[in-house]
Amino acid sequence: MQNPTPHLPTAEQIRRAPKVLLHDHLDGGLRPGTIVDIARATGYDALPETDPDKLGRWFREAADSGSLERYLETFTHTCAVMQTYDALVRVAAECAEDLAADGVVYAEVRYAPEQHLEGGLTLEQVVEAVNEGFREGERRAREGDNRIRVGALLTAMRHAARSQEIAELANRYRDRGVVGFDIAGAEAGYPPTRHLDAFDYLKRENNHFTIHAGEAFGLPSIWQALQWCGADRLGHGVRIIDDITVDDEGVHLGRLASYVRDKRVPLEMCPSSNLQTGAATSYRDHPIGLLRRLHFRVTVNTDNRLMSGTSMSEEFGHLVDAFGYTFDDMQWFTVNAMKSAFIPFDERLAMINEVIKPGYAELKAEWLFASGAAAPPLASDSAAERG
Ligand SMILES: O=c1[nH]cnc2c1ncn2[C@@H]1O[C@H](CO)[C@@H](O)[C@H]1O
Ligand SMILES: [Zn+2]
Repeated sequence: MQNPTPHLPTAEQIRRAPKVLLHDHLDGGLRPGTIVDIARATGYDALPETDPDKLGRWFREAADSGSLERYLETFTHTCAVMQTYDALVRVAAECAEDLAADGVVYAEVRYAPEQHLEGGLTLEQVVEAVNEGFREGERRAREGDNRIRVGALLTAMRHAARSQEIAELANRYRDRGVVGFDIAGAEAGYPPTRHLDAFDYLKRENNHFTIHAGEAFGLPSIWQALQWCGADRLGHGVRIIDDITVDDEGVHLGRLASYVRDKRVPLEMCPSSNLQTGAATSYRDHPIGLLRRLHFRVTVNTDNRLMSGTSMSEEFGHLVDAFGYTFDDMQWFTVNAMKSAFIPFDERLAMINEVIKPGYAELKAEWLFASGAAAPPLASDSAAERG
């Protein structure tokens, strides 16, 4: 008997599938109810809404502006409630818990320590609070029968001038909860080469970093991030599509796109976020479809769960709808992400072989045990004809 065409994963199966997340902002993923609670407790009175449901909607709508600069304005409110040790522990713990409940087994979550100093914390206290929160969230997840490991990425803001200091901080907390470094914030006008000293320093320390590039600005930003700064991964990188032409003669990759594919540079793609900032026009037209077909090292990510009202399962759901992705596609994206993580090779390999592959194997076999009406529809001809 032939193998039946693999059926499309259901929303519930997508949630249960093991997922790996490389690009998620801590200050872009708070629970609306937590923002309201902390604002009340700390006397922050500038929230646009105080009802959690309305506040969640406000974030999604305000971030849906078509411009990265306006999208980033919404972070004023989340950062405002992340200025005390306890608030950071709580937000980080809930982040790990929420990701685990969504079936994420490994996550690298980033934040900019320099944005959490207004209440008098030191950079070190900020890192320690977030680490404590992640460990607490991992523990709560285990109690709830979920498994997750979370590593932190320290972000420096590209318009500011603290990248060297933050790079040193990332290096100091290496092997103690922090797995790498990043730069974020408005891209146009703030090229990654402004922070060359920080990147050179991290390379000399044999440390890892990713750079937000090719989101609101195009190929020059990606080129600088890779060839001047030496980024291990690209945050977004969607604009690499500008170096690819598809016509009657086939697909042609320019030098930069070829380099990205040949060198297996991981692309941290965030479809919903791109629709909100105007970096892409629809899920169907999102470059991830073509880049996956061309076998770039593509990964799927959330960016900001609060601002996009999304989760890893939601992102995969959109891609299944738009491109008909199967469990095999989901596994491919997930293995890509795990291969590209900043933790040691042996740990990545164990995650792939002992957690990710067995998880997908089990999901792929579920149709075998589904009874009668519950059986997944075969995509083409009837089962009888397959004999
Ligand atoms: O998609 C993005 N592009 C660039 N910067 C971003 C994006 N999402 C969030 N941040 C910025 O990163 C900071 C640290 O987490 C956030 O405060 C926000 O300003
Ligand atoms: Zn981002």
